[in-house]
Amino acid sequence: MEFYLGIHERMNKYIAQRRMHNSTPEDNWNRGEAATEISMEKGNIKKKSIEDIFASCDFSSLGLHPALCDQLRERMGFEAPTLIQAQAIPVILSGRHVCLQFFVHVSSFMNVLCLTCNYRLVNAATGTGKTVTYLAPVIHQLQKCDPRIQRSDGTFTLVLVPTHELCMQVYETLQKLLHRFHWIVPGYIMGGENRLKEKARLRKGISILVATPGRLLDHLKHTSSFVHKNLRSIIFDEADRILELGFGREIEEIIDILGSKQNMSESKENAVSGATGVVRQNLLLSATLNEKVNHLANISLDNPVMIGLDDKKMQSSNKQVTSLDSNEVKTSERSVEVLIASNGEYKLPAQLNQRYVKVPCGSRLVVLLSILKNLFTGEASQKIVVFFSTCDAVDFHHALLSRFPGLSNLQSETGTRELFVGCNILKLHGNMKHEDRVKTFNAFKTEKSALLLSTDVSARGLDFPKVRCIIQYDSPGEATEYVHRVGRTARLGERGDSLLFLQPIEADYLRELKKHGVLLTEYPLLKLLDGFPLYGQKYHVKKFVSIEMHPWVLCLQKSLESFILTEAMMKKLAQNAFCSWVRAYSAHRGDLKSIFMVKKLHLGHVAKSFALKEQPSLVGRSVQKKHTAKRKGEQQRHREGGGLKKKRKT
Ligand SMILES: Nc1ncnc2c1ncn2[C@@H]1O[C@H](COP(=O)(O)OP(=O)(O)OP(=O)(O)O)[C@@H](O)[C@H]1O
Repeated sequence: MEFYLGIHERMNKYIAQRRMHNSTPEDNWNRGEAATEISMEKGNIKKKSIEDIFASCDFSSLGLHPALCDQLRERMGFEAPTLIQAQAIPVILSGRHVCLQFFVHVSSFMNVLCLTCNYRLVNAATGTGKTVTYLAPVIHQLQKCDPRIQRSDGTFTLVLVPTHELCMQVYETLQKLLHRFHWIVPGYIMGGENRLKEKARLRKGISILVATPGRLLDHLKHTSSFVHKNLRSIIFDEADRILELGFGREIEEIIDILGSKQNMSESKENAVSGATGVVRQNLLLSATLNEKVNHLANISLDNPVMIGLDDKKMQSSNKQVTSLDSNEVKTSERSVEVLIASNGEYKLPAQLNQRYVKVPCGSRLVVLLSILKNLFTGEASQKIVVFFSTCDAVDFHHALLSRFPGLSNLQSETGTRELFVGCNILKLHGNMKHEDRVKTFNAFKTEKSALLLSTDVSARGLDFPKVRCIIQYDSPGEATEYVHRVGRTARLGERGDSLLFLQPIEADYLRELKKHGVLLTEYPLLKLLDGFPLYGQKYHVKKFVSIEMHPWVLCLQKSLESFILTEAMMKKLAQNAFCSWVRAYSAHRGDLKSIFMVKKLHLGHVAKSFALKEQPSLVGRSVQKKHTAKRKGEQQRHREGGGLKKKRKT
């Protein structure tokens, strides 16, 4: 069956067909949206044709150096560029400043087509190869320099990313792309790494440097041997996320030190031979447009080509912001117009099967565990990501899933002390030690089967291969965040499922998603619960039984609560998680406040969802105090260490 062929096989087949029909490189601009829908044997899943992902030309027809094209094809297995690559690479090669907004809705996209810049533009969905889109042209330009660039020339290109994980990921792609260009040296610097080792690497020279903003600024200020006088381009990847995480001040200082778009003289004067006369080219990639991103674009880009948005609107909203370093992410009316005017729709992979499950608050934990058990029983080897709203929630659920043996009756049936959800369980969040984050990141990349529990630190840009299912246990907030999270599966034509947990009181969130063309079908929860054996038998529950009163739910809940009581450490984790969950719930912004209303929550039921029996107010008060003290202590330590303050931990 075609669906089960690997993406590269399907792509090669498609390209061969296109070649037989003698298609020209220009065809990819003109191809209609005629997606072939392939009916699936199982579940009638409709799959978007690879025509909507890949262009029908070669990388070489985009103007890239033959050795780079060979590298893309032979070492990386990329037979053809994706649509976004085919459309953006020639623009970037032209040397213009570029602002690339992804997930734009169709009507913005149509606006862009009307612009006078003569570029046909594309709406880039998640997982469509944006990293190669900006790295390949950069490498092409650097390999052209004659004489060759040398390490002593320092850094030519800077890629700024929001998180450690994205830093490592971009660096890995860079390493692969540079395989045939040994004289162009890739490198990375990021928070948590050894500063002295980084200094040594910078002293030797790094041609293309991937960095997180805080650590980059640190080296710009304190590493005198860091040569950046030849800098040609700055790339802001996931710019909106960088600013959301509170790096606005660092970005402004970085631009001040390195010179913005207007300040080209230094680059020109000091350019190495062969690079003379080359002006700065900055690129900005962002999923959303709020005032801060507009401002960043304004100070870092010069007459940019806008890919995926209407630049007139963007310029008009530029005027409203004076600083990137404000805690509040304001979205001006004009920016909103850019993003969601005309009931704009987000572009999601067509082969992504999106569902929601409506669960009463007190039964959430039981339902999560039941769904995970069902998924891993059905297919032992698979990768699943579950998103939570806070680091504490990740810690609690990770500890619980790593220890909870399940119902004692079930154990005696098998005679073994297995875990309730038997799989490799990993966790990732911003409060973990850097080394542990790196370990998890690499493990989840390479494992064939694993369950990753994570905050939104994994939501953006991370490319974990073969993730089968995304579960949003805590709701994402903005619809864009929903799109980012589900974007970790169904990448580049692969199959994928997503499941969104909602409480009945939050059902209006579906309407919010619908506004953006995101439609979900309901998950058959009762059917799943009825399927669980209890005391060795299958329950046939009458239809009118509610989720809360379902015998399986009652039994598993009781078992979970007893388990938490027996382990003091688990109880503490549950209490911390409860408190931070309520805080996160009350932090929803704007329109979402009317959907996720803290005052509508029954805190006793929230406590149940952390397997707690105690009165939530008592739990909340005692733990909240400790939390405040802990947070103050952390902030103090950051200040003393000269580290970054006010950064959001995700
Ligand atoms: N032309 C291509 N052919 C085949 N695979 C490709 C091609 N370009 C990129 N890829 C692969 O596609 C995957 C997704 O790429 P990448 O992570 O850059 O996507 P993205 O659009 O930045 O994702 P996100 O929207 O999540 O940030 C990666 O595994 C990458 O190696």
